This record gives sequence, structure tokens and C-alpha cells, in this order.
Amino acid sequence: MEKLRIEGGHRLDGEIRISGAKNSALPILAATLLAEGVMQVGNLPHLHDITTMLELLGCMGVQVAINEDMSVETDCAEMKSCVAPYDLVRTMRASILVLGPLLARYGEAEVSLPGGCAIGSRPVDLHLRGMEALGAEVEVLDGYIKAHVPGGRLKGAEFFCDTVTVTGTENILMAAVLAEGRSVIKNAAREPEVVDLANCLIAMGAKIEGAGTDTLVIDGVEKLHGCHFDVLPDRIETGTYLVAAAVTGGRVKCKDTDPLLLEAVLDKLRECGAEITTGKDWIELNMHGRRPKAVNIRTAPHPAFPTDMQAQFVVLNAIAEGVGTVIETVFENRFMHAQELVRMGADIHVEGNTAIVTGKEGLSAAPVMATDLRASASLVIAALVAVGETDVNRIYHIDRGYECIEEKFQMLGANIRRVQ
Ligand SMILES: CC(=O)N[C@H]1[C@@H](OP(=O)(O)OP(=O)(O)OC[C@H]2O[C@@H](n3ccc(=O)[nH]c3=O)[C@H](O)[C@@H]2O)O[C@H](CO)[C@@H](O)[C@@H]1O
Ligand SMILES: C=C(OP(=O)(O)O)C(=O)O
Repeated sequence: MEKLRIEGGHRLDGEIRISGAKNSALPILAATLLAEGVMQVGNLPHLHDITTMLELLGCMGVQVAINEDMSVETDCAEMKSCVAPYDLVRTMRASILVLGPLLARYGEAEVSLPGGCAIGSRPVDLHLRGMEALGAEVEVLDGYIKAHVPGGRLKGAEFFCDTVTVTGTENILMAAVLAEGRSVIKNAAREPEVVDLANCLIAMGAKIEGAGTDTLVIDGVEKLHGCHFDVLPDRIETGTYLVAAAVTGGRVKCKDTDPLLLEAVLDKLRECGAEITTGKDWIELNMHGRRPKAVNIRTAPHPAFPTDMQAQFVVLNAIAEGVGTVIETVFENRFMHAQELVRMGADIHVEGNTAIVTGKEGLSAAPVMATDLRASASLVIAALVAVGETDVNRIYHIDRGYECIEEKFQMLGANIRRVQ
């Protein structure tokens, strides 16, 4: 099995290009199922999850072609199945995103239940209730969500999400765009990736108001057409490299990103003592060799501090001056990185949804195991600052979400390589 071997102690310095956002690309690829005609999606990151989504579309009969500029073209003219099989879904929860488009366009869907994972139980009850509100009949049988639309076309409805859910909002939105009449999604997620999906659907001919607010109003149309759409930059990848620069006392400029996507993260980085400068599509962090000051974090849905940046800030606090409290309110089990960081010498006490992190002057290398995507990123950051050589095992998680991670860190001066 592959691992990342990292020799710590090198201050990061340089520039990198930020990739397209995984969490935007996945729903947009699922939305291509709604298009009559060819869809073209650009700025796709080269990631395992993207390959999985393309494989999933392919196994349903979607023709997928990759252009020279790495944009992807899809055509659903020869759809042959509305089944998302367990073997693909189990490797990527976001496969559930095909449920809404399949029901909206083809009136039927059979999607394997994604199951739990390291960060929490992650039920999909709101996705299912949303589909039922729009008139689908849904049952869960033999590990599959089996749903169909009596009469063939969904009907517009009002739906209140009792928990803010990102992929839930996206699924219901994609179902509602082809439903008959008006739908309203209340307490909708406001994440930039939801807005990006809405913009893509609008470019395909959908009628959607309120993207970026907690109320989405959708007037269903009879059909959607293909278009070209570039996915937005990855705010979590951006934040991860900025935190890595901060913990090593270094300087990193992230290009092809957007500072407006990660205001809560940039505020915390400023609070920890980093100098941040921004332009329309770039962000530079300079720590001037200083040690960061500990910061308190509370994760919550956008525009608050994102849960996908929590693990990285636990590492920042672990080497900072002072004590930082990190409260995780989105997922019930997202501190799996804490015990691995403790093995590297960090002082972290987890009680329920709170981690109290007392900063130490340094960390020491140790073999560590990645448990999920952002936990893996936090271990890589810890290894960059630790004394000695760290092996980060189980890096298949990291390849789900970080394009060319070792090449990008190498460009910033890190000593990191992939070994068998
Ligand atoms: C592919 C993708 O975009 N993944 C992101 C998405 O995940 P994902 O969309 O799966 O996360 P949700 O926003 O749905 O989860 C938020 C909370 O709602 C709960 N919940 C969700 C759905 C449901 O039907 N019932 C329910 O109770 C979850 O267990 C969790 O506690 O948003 C998360 C929260 O920002 C991010 O960490 C993930 O990176
Ligand atoms: C939790 C994440 O992704 P997913 O929802 O795909 O598991 C993530 O991107 O941090």
C-alpha cells in the first residue's frame, strides 16, 4: 500500500495553483444527467472521486469523453440503466447525488445506500424525504434506495430541511429543476458549492432564485440543455496549503482561487498572526518565520467556519503559542486525527465535540494512519513541521480530495515523496 514519507522542518515558500473544487465538481457531474444534449465541464480536479463519478455515469450508459484541455463532455442520449451499484457508491458517499437527477429526468432510480464512515453516521433521511415531498415513492430494500415517480414527472413542493445539509440541498435542487411547478427549499445550505451547482443548472436553462441564501425557489422547466461550465476553485484545498504555510512559519501564494470563498478561514489565520494579502484570484499568507498563536474554532454550516478545515486547524493549534478550543458541531465523530497527532507529541484532549489543544514548540515524527480525507491532510501538515521522517499510511483517502499533493508541496520546498 502506498504511503507519503515526509521529512519535516522545511519552511514552505512559493506559489501553487489551486484546483477545481471536488465538492462542486461532483454535484455538477451528477447534474449532467439532466441535460438533453452535450454537457461540457471544465476545471475538474484530477482526483479519485471524480474518476469514480465518471465511472458511475459511464456504467449507467452516459457517454463520457475527455478533451485535450481536460474538460469532460457527457452525453446521456444512450442511457441504459438508473442503478448506482454498491461497488462504486461504497467508495464515495457523493454517489447519492445521482438520486435527484435520475428521478427528475428518468422517473426511477436505484442507488446503493452509502453507509457510515469515519466522521459520523451521515444518514441520508433528508435526501429521501425531499424526494418524497416532490412526489417520488421511495423504499429502502436490500441496502438500496429504490425510488420511482408515479406518473413520470415530479411535482413542485415546499420542503424544510431540519438540518442544514449540503448534498441533501443539492439533490433536492437537482430533482426540483425538472418538477412540474414551483418548489421551495427552506433552511437550504448556503455553501459556495451549492451556489456553483445552481449557477450551472441556470446555465442549463433552470429557473432558480435565492442561491447562497437559506431559501431556494425553483420553477420547474420541461427540459434542460447542455452548456459549458467551469467549476469554482477548491476553498478547502486553498485553506489546507495556507495552514501548512502558517505552521511552518513560511510564505505561500495560492493562485487561481477566490478569497471570498473562505472568509471565516482567512479571519482565523489573521487572528493566529499570519499576514494575509489577497487579489481577485489569489491569496498569499506570510508568517515571517513566526510561531502562530492558538485560535478558538467552532465549525458550522457556511458562512461559518467549515468542518472540512477543522483537522488542519487542530494541527495549527498543536504547534501554536497558547491553548485553542476546537468545537465540531457538524459531524459527531470528526476528531480521529487527534489520537494520531498525540502520537506525534501533540497535547490534545477530546471531550465530546470539543478538542482542547495546548500548543507545543514542536512535534516529532512517527508512523501515522490516515482515517479520512481531512484527517489525512492534517497529518501531512503535522509531518511537515515535525522533527524527523514521518510515514503517513492509508493515503488513498488523500487522493480522493487533493490533486498532486506531493508535487504541490514539493514546489513549495517540502521534502515529501510517495513510497510503496
Ligand atoms: C461531497 C460533499 O459536498 N461533501 C461535503 C458535504 O457532505 P454532506 O453533504 O454529506 O454533509 P451534510 O451537509 O449533509 O451533513 C451535515 C449534517 O447533516 C446530517 N444529515 C445530513 C443529511 C441527512 O439526510 N440527514 C442528516 O442528518 C449529517 O449527518 C451531518 O451531521 O458537506 C459537509 C459539511 O459541510 C462536508 O464536510 C463535506 O465535505
Ligand atoms: C468529508 C468530505 O468529503 P465527502 O463528503 O466526499 O466524504 C470532505 O471533502 O472533507
